Amino acid sequence: MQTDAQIQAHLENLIDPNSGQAYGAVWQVTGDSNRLHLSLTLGYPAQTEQDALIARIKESLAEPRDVLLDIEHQVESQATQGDIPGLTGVKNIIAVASGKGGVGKSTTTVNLALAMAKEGARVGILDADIYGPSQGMMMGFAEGTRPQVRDEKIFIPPMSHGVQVMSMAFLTTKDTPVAWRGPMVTGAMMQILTQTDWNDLDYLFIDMPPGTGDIQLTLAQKVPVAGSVIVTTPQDIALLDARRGIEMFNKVKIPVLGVVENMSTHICSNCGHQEAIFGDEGGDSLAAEYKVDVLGKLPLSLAIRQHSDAGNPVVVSESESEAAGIYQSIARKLGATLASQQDNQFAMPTIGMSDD
Ligand SMILES: Nc1ncnc2c1ncn2[C@@H]1O[C@H](COP(=O)(O)OP(=O)(O)OP(=O)(O)O)[C@@H](O)[C@H]1O
Repeated sequence: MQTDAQIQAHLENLIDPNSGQAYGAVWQVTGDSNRLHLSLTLGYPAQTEQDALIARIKESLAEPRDVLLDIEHQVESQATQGDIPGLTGVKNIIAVASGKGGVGKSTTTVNLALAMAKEGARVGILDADIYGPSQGMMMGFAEGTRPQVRDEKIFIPPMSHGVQVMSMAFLTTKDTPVAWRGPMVTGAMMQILTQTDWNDLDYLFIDMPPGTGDIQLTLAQKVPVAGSVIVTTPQDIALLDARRGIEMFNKVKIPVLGVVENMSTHICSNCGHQEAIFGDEGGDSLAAEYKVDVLGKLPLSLAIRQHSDAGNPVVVSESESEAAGIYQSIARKLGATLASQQDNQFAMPTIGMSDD
């Protein structure tokens, strides 16, 4: 029978599918002849991977053993651009951006945040999409929801599905004129960000305003961001804008943790046939060009749209669905990529010339 030390060595060499690297010395092995008790401490949360990992371990052992597995995580705070001081109560801020409006950035932010919470992390969302704040609706808050206020200046973020949320929509009404000019937007956002009592978050997702203009650039310079995610659809026009997004983050030295390709394929609701209407290479070639990963690809799916519009995103309402599984996988990869940022590599194009 394999000794605990042999099993330990074997497990250290297993490849973590989320980082693509060997797990290394993160295992503790105890057990008797019938049952192995393993515990694994990762730098990112991965609760939903437990069953798959147990099956993989059992299959890879020399002799059949029963396996008990505890997956723990310890999320560390990563460096931010230009050493901007971090935010109290928040370990890591992740900016979710798109070069262009309407590609599904808000839908992706909500589902990713919920997926990260399901993996076991403490998560918040800040809706900075000032021109169309939609997080309140997507997270199922009743219209007219307002945060509680402490000491006349600190917001207590309302919670939904276990996630702390702040949105401009909580502070304005449908009738509030939104004639925001750049400095007002960034001023208001910085105020909401810093005057909210975020409670012990591993990750705060910021749903950035779409585009790569002055507002986005100022936010990217002022907010202490640990990493960013670019959401794009596979059409050339969206990819062109996504490139600008990556270049904006490069300019301010925020690592791009990966690209999410949304509305990648269309699945026929009658026959289930899957078709890449806009081609299936777009996100991959963008990622290759800038040496970033495609974290995952979401199909154009009625369920994704209907559930977010109804305030019950697919990750929580259909948690066993294929779409929810893709979001979970993206969340784990994102966490793993962020945790490995110590040896920071900025996303630089390997070919081509920038047009500005
Ligand atoms: N994978 C998907 N399948 C089907 N519908 C989707 C998908 N992703 C997003 N949608 C729908 O597309 C619309 C636009 O999505 P969303 O509001 O998330 O985009 P956005 O990029 O945040 O837009 P904006 O930047 O203009 O606020 C919504 O109605 C949303 O439900």
